[in-house]
Amino acid sequence: MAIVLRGEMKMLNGNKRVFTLSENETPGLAPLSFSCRLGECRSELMPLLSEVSKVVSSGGSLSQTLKLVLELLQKHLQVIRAMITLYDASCDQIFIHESYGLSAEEVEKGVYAPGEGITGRVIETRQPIIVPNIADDPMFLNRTGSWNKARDSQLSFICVPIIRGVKVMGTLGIERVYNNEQLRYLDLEVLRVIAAIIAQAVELHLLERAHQRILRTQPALHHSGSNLFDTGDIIGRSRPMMAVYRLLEKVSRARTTVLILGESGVGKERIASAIHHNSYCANGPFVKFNCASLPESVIESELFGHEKGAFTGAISRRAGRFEDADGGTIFLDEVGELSPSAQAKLLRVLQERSFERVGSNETLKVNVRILAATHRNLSEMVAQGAFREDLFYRLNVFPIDIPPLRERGSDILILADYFTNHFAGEQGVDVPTIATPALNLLLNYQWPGNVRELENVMERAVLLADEGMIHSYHLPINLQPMNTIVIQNEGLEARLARVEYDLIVEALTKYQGNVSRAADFLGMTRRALGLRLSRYQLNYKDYREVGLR
Ligand SMILES: Nc1ncnc2c1ncn2[C@@H]1O[C@H](COP(=O)(O)OP(=O)(O)OP(=O)(O)O)[C@@H](O)[C@H]1O
Repeated sequence: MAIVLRGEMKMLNGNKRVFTLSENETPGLAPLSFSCRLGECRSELMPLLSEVSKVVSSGGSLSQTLKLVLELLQKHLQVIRAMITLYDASCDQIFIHESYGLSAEEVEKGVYAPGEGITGRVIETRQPIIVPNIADDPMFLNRTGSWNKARDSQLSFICVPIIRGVKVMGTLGIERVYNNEQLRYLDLEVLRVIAAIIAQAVELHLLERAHQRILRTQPALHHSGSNLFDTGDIIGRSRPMMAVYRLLEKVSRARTTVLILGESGVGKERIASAIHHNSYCANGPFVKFNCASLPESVIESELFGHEKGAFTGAISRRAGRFEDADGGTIFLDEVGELSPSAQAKLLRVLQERSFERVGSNETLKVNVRILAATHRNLSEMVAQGAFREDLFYRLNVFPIDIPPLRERGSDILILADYFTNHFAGEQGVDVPTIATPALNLLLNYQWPGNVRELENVMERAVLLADEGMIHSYHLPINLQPMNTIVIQNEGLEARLARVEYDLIVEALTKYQGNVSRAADFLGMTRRALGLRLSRYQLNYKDYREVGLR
């Protein structure tokens, strides 16, 4: 049965307006159509929402923008206190970024971990929370110390997440006294709309801040943060890579065989080289051998050497890679490609550290550490009979999975900067800056070719960069969102159109869908830009609501 609630809404002119609402119109905490059903009240909220979106789209620093938004909340919703927190993934903490009604010391104290207190819970669950009376709520921590029992005993707290896609970036929260429950729900929805409006500005700010931080900390990136393992030239400090470094630290100084797993281009060879350089045999040789690079007939003689006359063309005795690696490390890349007979010989080396050269009965012993890598699923190959089970167990003593680039988050930016620096140095040009929309494309791409693909993309982008800037149109077409691929033919016209398209997308993104400002920026009339938008099937609204893609 629908329960009809009655409520009141304080109007801007100070009057109260009564409305009714059935309870089944406030399902859970996510009724985005709520205000639309509150016919009359909606019109009273429009000035607030339009002022907020004006403030957000007029540019300015994030702090200025958010401060104005909070002042608007005070003016229209009569909040006692309001705050916008941002989640900092690098230290897994939530900080108050801007506030209304809090002193500087109170703001300083407002630091939460995800899951902690109401704000932390909103970040963790990505769901809004209404606390009707904070005085009674055990979740309320009063971390800022701003709440005063005598003065604030009637205060409610409403906190909503600031979300972009699947990413939760912070929260927007208000404290005020409510005379009825419906107003609280209405304010919750207003806050959700405002959080959606400010989300894009917050995302841009976080992206730029992350990028600045990366640039500042670049020299420190070469270390894992541990004294025991020097990551050398492995770039990246994302959480999954830090977990890899911890494993490497454990295994590097042992003699254990390590099996390095991961998709093509994730950096398995770099990892192998870092293991060697951190091992006790770092002064010995590091011999790389790609098991997929040679025909099966010569693999055995390459690995184990051969005697003179062992086969046609064996004009002299030759040491194999295992002998070359004596006293050091041998890295067997693509080990899943070895033939059955090479697998049998390798098994023996692993068991006894001994083998014979092709065409010889003399048994040779070597002191070699074995590292192997593959992008194949070896246990599946064992199940299909394509790889020896006993060899698999010998190799799989200490497997390390290298995560694909798409799971390494901020490493994409770190590596992009690293390669930009590297190739600018190689090409003898000034290091170009990567424009924010281009950074966004890099972050949103899936990177099937992993770090190798990113390396190639950045080499090309450094070559193409204009006036010290890498723009999104300097990145390959496959990095652009699907709907941008409108050009079939790559003639001059098509290429010019692609550049034009990218410039328009960039301007719309920069000015959050404001066509007049984007047109100004591009030096064209609003009408001319409107025609281009229809030609490329672009909708400026997408850049208002969604912003960067
Ligand atoms: N963390 C990293 N920092 C800097 N460069 C990297 C990193 N990881 C990979 N690279 C670069 O990316 C390219 C591919 O790396 P690498 O050859 O080590 O990958 P892989 O996993 O062994 O690939 P495959 O399976 O195809 O052999 C190389 O040019 C390497 O220098």
